[in-house]
Amino acid sequence: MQFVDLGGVAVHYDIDWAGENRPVVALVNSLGTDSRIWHHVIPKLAGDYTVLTYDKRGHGLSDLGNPPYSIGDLSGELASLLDHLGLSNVIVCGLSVGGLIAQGLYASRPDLVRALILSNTAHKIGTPQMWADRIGAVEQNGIASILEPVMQRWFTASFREPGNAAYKAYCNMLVRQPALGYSGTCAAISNADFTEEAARIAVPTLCIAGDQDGSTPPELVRSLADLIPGARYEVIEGTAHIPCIEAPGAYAALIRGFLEELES
Ligand SMILES: O=C(O)CCC(=O)CC(=O)O
Repeated sequence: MQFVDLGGVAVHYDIDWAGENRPVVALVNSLGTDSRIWHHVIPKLAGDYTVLTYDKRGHGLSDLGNPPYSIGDLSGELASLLDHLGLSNVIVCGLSVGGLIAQGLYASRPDLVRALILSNTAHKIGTPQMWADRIGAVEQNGIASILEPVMQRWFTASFREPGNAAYKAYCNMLVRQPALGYSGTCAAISNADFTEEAARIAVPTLCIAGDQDGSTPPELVRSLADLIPGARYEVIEGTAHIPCIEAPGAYAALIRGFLEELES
């Protein structure tokens, strides 16, 4: 567990070094989650790949910073973290808003990005009205008030069984995020549109969807892949919005296959 001050914002990160000259994979989180969602993916990559995880501002152990945020704030934070660690040519794997952050990083600092994995994300997610309603609900009644509908989008019905302790724990993860960090990130998503930039992506890109994803459904992820020259599109069956939790083996296997192609 490590910490760095990035422009006055304390950021928590972890890095598992694989050795010199090994590719570096940065895993970038979704809204309302912290870096623990990658817990079962990391050991499946570690050793062969250096793996970086972190809590974006307003989530996990990191500072709140100054919400509301923009995607520029969040991609700038990732750029500062990579600069701090002396990393470039990174394979950036972003989940949902993490995918918007990855697209923002590529648009602003392409020197840092060797390839993109855009998971359960899009060039544009939701509508301004949808995000305004969600921000209003969180401001008035807290994150717990939106727990049920969020969980229905995040996880398949079988994972949401009441006897599944992991499900209960991820409910805890969501409601324990700072409300201002959550709503501040909703504002960043609301204002993000990478439709034009997507056509200019010139690094190898893998787009991943979950067949039961209620937040960024497969057809939306497919439309992102269609915008990006040469992008590969894969669906993980039996998963929803957060396949790194529900199917870490299949998720890591897709990442590995993509990285092996990059290296060949
Ligand atoms: O997960 C994200 O980063 C944003 C997409 C979203 O709205 C997730 C959810 O349904 O709560």
